[in-house]
Amino acid sequence: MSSSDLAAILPGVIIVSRRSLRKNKFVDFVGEYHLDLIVGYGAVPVIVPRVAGVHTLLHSFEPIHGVLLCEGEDIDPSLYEDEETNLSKEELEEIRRLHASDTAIDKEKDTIELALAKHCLERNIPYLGICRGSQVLNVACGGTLYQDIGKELSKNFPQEKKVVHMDYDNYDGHRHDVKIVEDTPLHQWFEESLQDNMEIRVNSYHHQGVKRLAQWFKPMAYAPDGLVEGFYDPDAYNPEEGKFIMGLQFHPERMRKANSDEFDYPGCTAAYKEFVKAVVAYQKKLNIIKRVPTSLKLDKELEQKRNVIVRSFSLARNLYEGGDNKRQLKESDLKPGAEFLESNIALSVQQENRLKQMGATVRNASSYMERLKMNEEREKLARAVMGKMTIEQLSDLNLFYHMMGQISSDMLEKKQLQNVSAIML
Ligand SMILES: N[C@@H](CCC(=O)NCCCC(=O)O)C(=O)O
Repeated sequence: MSSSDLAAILPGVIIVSRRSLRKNKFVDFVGEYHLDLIVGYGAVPVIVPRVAGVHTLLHSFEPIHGVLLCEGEDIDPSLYEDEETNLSKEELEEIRRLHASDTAIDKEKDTIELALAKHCLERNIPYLGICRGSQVLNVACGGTLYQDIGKELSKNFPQEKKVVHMDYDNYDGHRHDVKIVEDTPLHQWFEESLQDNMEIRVNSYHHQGVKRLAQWFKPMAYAPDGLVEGFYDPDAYNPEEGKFIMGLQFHPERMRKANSDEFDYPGCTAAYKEFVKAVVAYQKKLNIIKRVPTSLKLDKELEQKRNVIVRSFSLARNLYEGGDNKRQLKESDLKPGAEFLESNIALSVQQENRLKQMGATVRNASSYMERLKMNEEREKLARAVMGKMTIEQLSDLNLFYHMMGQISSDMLEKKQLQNVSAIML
């Protein structure tokens, strides 16, 4: 097999770059350890540059088989805080002085990464968030962050109880304890290194962290000050089946012995290994689903029907765009398209708008417009009601729909796979 064949079959993992200043100009970068591990376990890292406007082009990176988000600046607090911060002006200034490179917010990166995280959650695409990537995941699901751990979480702790989460004087050498939660993937990965106290020592390069963990996540590890150091979605965890949604506040890819590439623990690479396993399985599922239409053989009668509907849509689109005016159109030419539309109920507002743009509503426009209006009114009503709900109520609702989305996409997948098996038999 040639290397170009291999490239065509390997799954793609999206990673967003970070902007940095080098010799008076901006450059984009991604830490090499992440890239090495992704390639090493059998996927291809696809770097999305954080240049202005890229968030509008994310569909061009499809098919996306996995998303790995890693380090970066602080997330814009307006994306998770709906109240004014309790921090004083002086405290905020001190935070900016202490953590200058983190506090320079990058709104473009925020937009790109939140869009990618939500995309993964909606489509069950494997997601691994390291450090900032875990913070992005929590915010995407309605969780919140400490704007500064030192000023908010550990402010009132006695000195000996404070955990150092950022040590600029011993940047890569610094470690602190974390307690691993039983029966979680982290427990499984680090099992052979764990003593009775269930602790390992992890690195730490952050001054923010999870404040309120989004409801559908389960914590996997805690620092001694109570900070959540790892979490995952237990309903979306099964690497063999392409399911993996996880955030780690520490950097297992970087936990290596001084001046060596040797990892601190054998479990350090497991997050990447299992993530890529899920990515590979996800790609397989996607390919099976994509193959269904091509393996479906339409009989002659169905094929004729399909052609009539396609022609009807094409005539309607032409009419709408003002082209092909010379020809006299008959209503019967447009009827099959309109009937097809009517029989396909429950279109979303966006889908309906799109079809409207295509001129597919030429016939029976009034009933169609009524439906469109009703959907718009429903959306308006839902927005008004939800606007009055508390954060907790919205989180509950979000959790409920996430669960329903998960169940329906599992069922859909099962049925599609059953269809494939039926066709192949
Ligand atoms: N700004 C956030 C996230 C910090 C982060 O991603 N750190 C990773 C390592 C950065 C590096 O070594 O360059 C926070 O401070 O919490």
